[in-house]
Amino acid sequence: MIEVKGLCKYFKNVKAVDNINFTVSEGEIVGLLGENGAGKTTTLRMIATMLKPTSGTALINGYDLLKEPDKVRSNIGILFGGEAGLYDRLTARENIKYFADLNNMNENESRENIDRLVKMLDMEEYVDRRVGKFSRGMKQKVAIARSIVHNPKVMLFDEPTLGLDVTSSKIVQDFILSCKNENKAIVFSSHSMQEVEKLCDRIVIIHKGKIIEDMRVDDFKGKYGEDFEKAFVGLVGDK
Ligand SMILES: Nc1ncnc2c1ncn2[C@@H]1O[C@H](COP(=O)(O)OP(=O)(O)OP(=O)(O)O)[C@@H](O)[C@H]1O
Repeated sequence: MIEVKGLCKYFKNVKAVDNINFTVSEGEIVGLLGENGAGKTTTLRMIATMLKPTSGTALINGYDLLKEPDKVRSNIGILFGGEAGLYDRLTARENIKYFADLNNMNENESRENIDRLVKMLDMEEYVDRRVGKFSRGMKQKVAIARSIVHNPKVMLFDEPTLGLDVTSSKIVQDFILSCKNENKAIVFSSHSMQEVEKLCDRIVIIHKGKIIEDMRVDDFKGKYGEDFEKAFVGLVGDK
């Protein structure tokens, strides 16, 4: 599970993330919502050990990200939207294998996992081709496989469907739900309210670096009304 404790990140005089606290349990999808510049990506990058907090910390599956960053990294899978960050000159299989090796997986386990993921994501046809010429959707599938090959307990998604068509978005959404079924703790950030409403159990709304609401989606609708998007705009617009 994830336990965020007093995380702060200041960039000079910009308080990008300002003392936030939230938890994510196993088998739970928590949506991290906020307007542009609210602090979502900065939060996710700190949890992923890609960015050092100014203060505060988080526990990932019991490991403190400041004290045991390697353990944290082996316990998280990351899928961020936009450029997938794959090596164009390597094949899809080599890209996934490289990441498995970075996580010290043994050969048998990594081969089995890669074969299973290739089948699950329907990548048999192109898994041994270099990714340089792949479409956006094909690259995203490789990125999905890479994010989970090491069996992480925690998954972080930052706008994972950004720029994808309906079919590819559906593959990503189904993947997120399959992670929930495998009892992973999941943080999901998106600007699509439809997606958030469909996938999330709970939402954490962040505004100017601070959390202004943290509640179950059903309770949120009970408090602010059934029109999820309108409620969200009203809430962040008021502040
Ligand atoms: N490396 C950086 N240097 C300086 N300021 C930064 C840096 N990264 C982020 N910021 C600032 O921190 C604030 C939060 O940015 P962040 O990217 O976390 O927001 P976000 O909620 O993910 O926004 P978006 O929805 O647009 O992706 C913004 O004011 C941004 O300009």
